[in-house]
Amino acid sequence: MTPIDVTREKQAAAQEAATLVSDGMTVGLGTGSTVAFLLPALADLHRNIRCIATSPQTESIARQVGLMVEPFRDVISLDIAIDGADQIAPDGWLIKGGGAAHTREKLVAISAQRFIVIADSTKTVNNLKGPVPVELLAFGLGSTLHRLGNVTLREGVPHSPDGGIIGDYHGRLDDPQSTAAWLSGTPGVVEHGLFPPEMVTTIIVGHTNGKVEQRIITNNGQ
Ligand SMILES: O=C[C@H](O)[C@H](O)[C@H](O)COP(=O)(O)O
Repeated sequence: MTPIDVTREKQAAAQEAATLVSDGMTVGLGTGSTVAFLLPALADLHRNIRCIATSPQTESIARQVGLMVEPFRDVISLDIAIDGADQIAPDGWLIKGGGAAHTREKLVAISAQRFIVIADSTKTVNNLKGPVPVELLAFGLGSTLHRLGNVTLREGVPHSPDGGIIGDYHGRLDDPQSTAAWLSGTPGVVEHGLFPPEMVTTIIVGHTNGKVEQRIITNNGQ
């Protein structure tokens, strides 16, 4: 069996996603190693797009390759957002936030007409497995951690660019909907890394032979 070439798979998915963008669009840029392949592909294909970046890392690379990045402040709606994922379940639930960017990523995804997920084949799983990344408010941190129970704080990337404390929730995940609702309803949780299928338009998975597999998850009301 051919060994998996994760780099080639990421590249293939990113390249395909870049072709879904048209000149004139406002494009949300996710974060991570898969998105790192998307940025030059977008810059090669499109001269006239406006971009919103979900992290300082993405913003810096995007500018280096010549993309026009603007702040996400007065923009109300994006035409498309493209981002990676840590795990992709068969029903379209995602875990994101391995790189601590999930709060901004979720805001960008929910604001986009179409949210495209790009990934290598190792990201597809039969069942989501924890932990779920969480961003927590520093104020009251001890109390929030006590109520959540099973959270470890990150050492590598302890803060989001917005000052939130990054951790990982190790609790139950057999019903992502109820875990997501519980985390969202817990005061002190700024955002968690569970993304529901309703948020996802299309998943593009790259394969080692350079081909991609596209799965439509929802038409986002279009
Ligand atoms: O916080 C990071 C993001 O959610 C990434 O999109 C996710 O971790 C996937 O990253 P990568 O493309 O590097 O696997």
